[in-house]
Amino acid sequence: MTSPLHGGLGGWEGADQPNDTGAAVAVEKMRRDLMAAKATEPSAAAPDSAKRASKEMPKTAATESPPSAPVAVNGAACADGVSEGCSTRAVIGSDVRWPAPVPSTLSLDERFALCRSVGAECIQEDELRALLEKKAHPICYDGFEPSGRMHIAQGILKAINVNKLTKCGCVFVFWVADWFAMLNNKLGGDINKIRKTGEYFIEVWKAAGMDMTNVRFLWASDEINKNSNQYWMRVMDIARKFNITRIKRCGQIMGRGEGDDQPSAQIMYPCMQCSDIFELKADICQLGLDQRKVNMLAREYCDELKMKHKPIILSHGMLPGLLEGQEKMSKSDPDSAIFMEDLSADVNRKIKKAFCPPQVLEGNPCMSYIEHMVFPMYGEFRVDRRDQDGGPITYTSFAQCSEDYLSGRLHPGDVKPNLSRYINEMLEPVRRHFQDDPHAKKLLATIKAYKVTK
Ligand SMILES: N[C@@H](Cc1ccc(O)cc1)C(=O)O
Repeated sequence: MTSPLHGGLGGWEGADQPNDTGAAVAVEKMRRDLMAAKATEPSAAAPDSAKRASKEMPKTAATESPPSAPVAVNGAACADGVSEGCSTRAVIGSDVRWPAPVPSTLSLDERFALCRSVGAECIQEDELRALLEKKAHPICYDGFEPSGRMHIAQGILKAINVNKLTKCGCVFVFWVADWFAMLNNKLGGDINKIRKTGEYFIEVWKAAGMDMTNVRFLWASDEINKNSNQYWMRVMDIARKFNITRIKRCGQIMGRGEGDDQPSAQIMYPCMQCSDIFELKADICQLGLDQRKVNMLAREYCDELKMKHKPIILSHGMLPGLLEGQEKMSKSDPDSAIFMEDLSADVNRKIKKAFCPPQVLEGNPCMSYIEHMVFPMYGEFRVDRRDQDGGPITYTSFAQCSEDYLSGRLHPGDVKPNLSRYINEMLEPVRRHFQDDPHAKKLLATIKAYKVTK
């Protein structure tokens, strides 16, 4: 168990080690499949909110009548609404809205190693192995507040991780956290703008090269409204079981500091996010390290209730922002992040300006992107450079590449244009989608006009 939240490059201990383990073979095969995979239309039905959002929007989501989706049967037998095994909700993996999940072709060891490689931290590894042994289709989830544009940590890095997990047979739920964005006052708390942005997020993910077979998109407001009794029972129960200090300690999950002056939403939000985990029956919380406090809360809650199976926490590291000292990408500073539909001129300019101290890996965003995006996707980093600068070279492992960087044989001037080339290649399908598809194009124009609030 491990890494500090911002452990620099060394903190990502679950990251791919392409050359040594059985997992390397699986990672490599996954990478090739990923490259070959054409982003197909998702099998999921269009989310109710998305459909509604294109029509006229009701004043508040809470006043909408629950949609009559063919989901779970209500389990009236559960008096407190919170006991383990009491299910009033859809079992996402076998929800009738989607075709059955596709099983993995990998062995248990390969599945474990590939899943594990997603996390900079895993709580706990033995539970992960036992889960994979028991379940062909564990449910993983990550939640996103739709606000602003999507950066490459939410787009590319997420796609890499999702492809690994679905390759292991997992079902991955993208939780479009519209109500959470509203609670967190994003986009001025305007639910209509938030939903539009949610539609744009889904549009980006669909174009980002993800294998959609075991992927599901769910809107928080829709699912909560469908199972509102059980959901709010759980929220209240969580609120009863933890004191204010403990809940406030989760402030980071909203991107807020503990000392910040906060509306009371800072108490509601973590209780709700914790409830989501149970609502979704998530076996694996696959969110960023910045979300670990609430995931830990969910495990503590399981202890309180003496639940046998706790959600496993598989946290990915945070992709740093482009400028010095930025531990993660921020949307309010457009120069700290590369956005999914940035033009190549934007990418080149941002990378050119990026922090990239020679011979230093710690806190170096360029080297971090090479490690966490280029190697997992391409299995190599090809440096095209003039003969007088050392001539072209192709690294086939990050270890090799970082060694040369530390020694000064690989210079920031070599790293930057080549990194830009890779990122541009990764973004090209998304860029094209937003240029060529009229619906996507309009959506992007709409959300670009919104004023992003922090
Ligand atoms: N807190 C997450 C969003 C989120 C909301 C609800 C969840 O269940 C999960 C994640 C963020 O800040 O991005």
